[in-house]
Amino acid sequence: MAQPQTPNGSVDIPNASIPSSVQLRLNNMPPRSRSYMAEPNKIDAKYVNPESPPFPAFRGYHTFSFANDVMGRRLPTILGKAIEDTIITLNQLSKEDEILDLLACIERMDTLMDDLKSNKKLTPIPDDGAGDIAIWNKEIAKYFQGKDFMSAPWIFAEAYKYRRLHSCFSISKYFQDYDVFFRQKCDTFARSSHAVFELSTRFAEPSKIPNDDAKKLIFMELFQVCLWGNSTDLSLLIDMSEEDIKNLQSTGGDQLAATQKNILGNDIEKVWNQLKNNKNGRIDFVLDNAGFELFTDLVLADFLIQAGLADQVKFHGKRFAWFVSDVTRKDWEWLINSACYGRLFKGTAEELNSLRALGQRWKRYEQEGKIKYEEHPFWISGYTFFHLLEVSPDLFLDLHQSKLVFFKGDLNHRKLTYDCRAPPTTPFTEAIGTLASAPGAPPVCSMRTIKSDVVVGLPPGVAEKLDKEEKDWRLSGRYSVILMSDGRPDEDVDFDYTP
Ligand SMILES: O=P(O)(O)OC[C@H]1O[C@](O)(CO)[C@@H](O)[C@@H]1O
Repeated sequence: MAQPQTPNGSVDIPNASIPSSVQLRLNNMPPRSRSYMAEPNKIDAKYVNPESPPFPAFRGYHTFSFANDVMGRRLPTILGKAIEDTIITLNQLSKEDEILDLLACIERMDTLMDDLKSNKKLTPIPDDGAGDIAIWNKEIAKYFQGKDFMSAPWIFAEAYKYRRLHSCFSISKYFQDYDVFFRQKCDTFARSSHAVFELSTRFAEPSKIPNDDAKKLIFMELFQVCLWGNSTDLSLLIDMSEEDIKNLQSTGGDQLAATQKNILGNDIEKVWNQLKNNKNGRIDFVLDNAGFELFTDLVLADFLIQAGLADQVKFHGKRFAWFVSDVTRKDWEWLINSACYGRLFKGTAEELNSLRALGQRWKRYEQEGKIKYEEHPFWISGYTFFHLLEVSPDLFLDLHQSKLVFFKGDLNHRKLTYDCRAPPTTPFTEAIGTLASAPGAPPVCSMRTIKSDVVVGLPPGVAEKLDKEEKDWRLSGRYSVILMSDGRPDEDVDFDYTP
């Protein structure tokens, strides 16, 4: 039946009552998608910059992301512990000018704590004469004016906090190189004796490898030990018992077989082929954590040298305390020297001798130039690796000499992939942008236990399934990826390249 019409043509329904909310019954529709996050649109490469990544950035104010927990809760906790550590040192000082100098550092940390907790705007880093200041302050001026800790992209805001923390000391007189995390790093490594001896007793004697098949098998196991060595991360695992650490660092074959299924994207065969076909070149490690993870990196590097798969291994560390547990030169020297001379671990004579033999060999390798440790300022900048060629062409040119660059850990993975909401099936080579696409880009491999939101390089359906079944799978460190890009190593570096 036709409804009566009003003069303006709308339908007039006499006495119709308007419901307070509209209830839809959609019984026959497809079920609601429970995907972790809606797939965002890709941003045109010409508009990509640190404030605008290829896909939308994670930001501190995003309550759906880990960024919110880190910026709002974890960073103030980490800073609080850093202040406690400095007070322990203060209480052991006797000279008045040193006490006053360190008190001023603590006051600057208190100011940083207030800035962080009250979500202040990001201000320029005070000039302490270090080589990275210009990189930081140019980036802040260009992209982050008016941004605060919560509204800037998480990857930048978090790195900025660690640079500000360093500044609390770098402008002091006596404590310029003070590392507020050094005690924690040493304590955790001191509780890693079980896994350390598991490896040292196997690798102390130069390995006699019967054939290429055996070489491959050893590589496969050692590589996974090195991958999972990344689980011991101080910024996340604050209250671990010795037993927890032992489980995390398990180096046994059964444990490795069980965890293999947790490597969600796995290019390990590709990595092996790259290594075996490129005998005797240089291999690079962009390091992540000090202590046990660094120990596994050194054991792997040692094996590559002994197996004739590399004639030099270059390690890239950080110039100052970074994301709690990252390797600095002091951590590097401390680990090798404590292997040689230290009384850090209790063990049998055989265990202690095996560790000493390893440490002494690593020292010899350093003297012979077979292993090298470097700290480029780019690694402690706020830039992601998408900008490596543009910001630090000298470093790009250096990495171009490498047969394969391993990037260890979660933070390096975030910096490789621009820490943005890329769909989980995005190919790794696409996600890392210019580090794969620029002429001269070296082969690159990311070895990461997954400890934050960004995930790429997964087969279709895997992320969706885990989103449904294990809510915390992106943060737990139970899953990992080994992802490789071939790069364009045979071409000359083009310093004017834009994507
Ligand atoms: O030591 P990794 O593997 O780089 O992990 C660092 C962790 O700390 C974080 O920065 C969180 O504070 C995340 O990036 C990551 O989960």
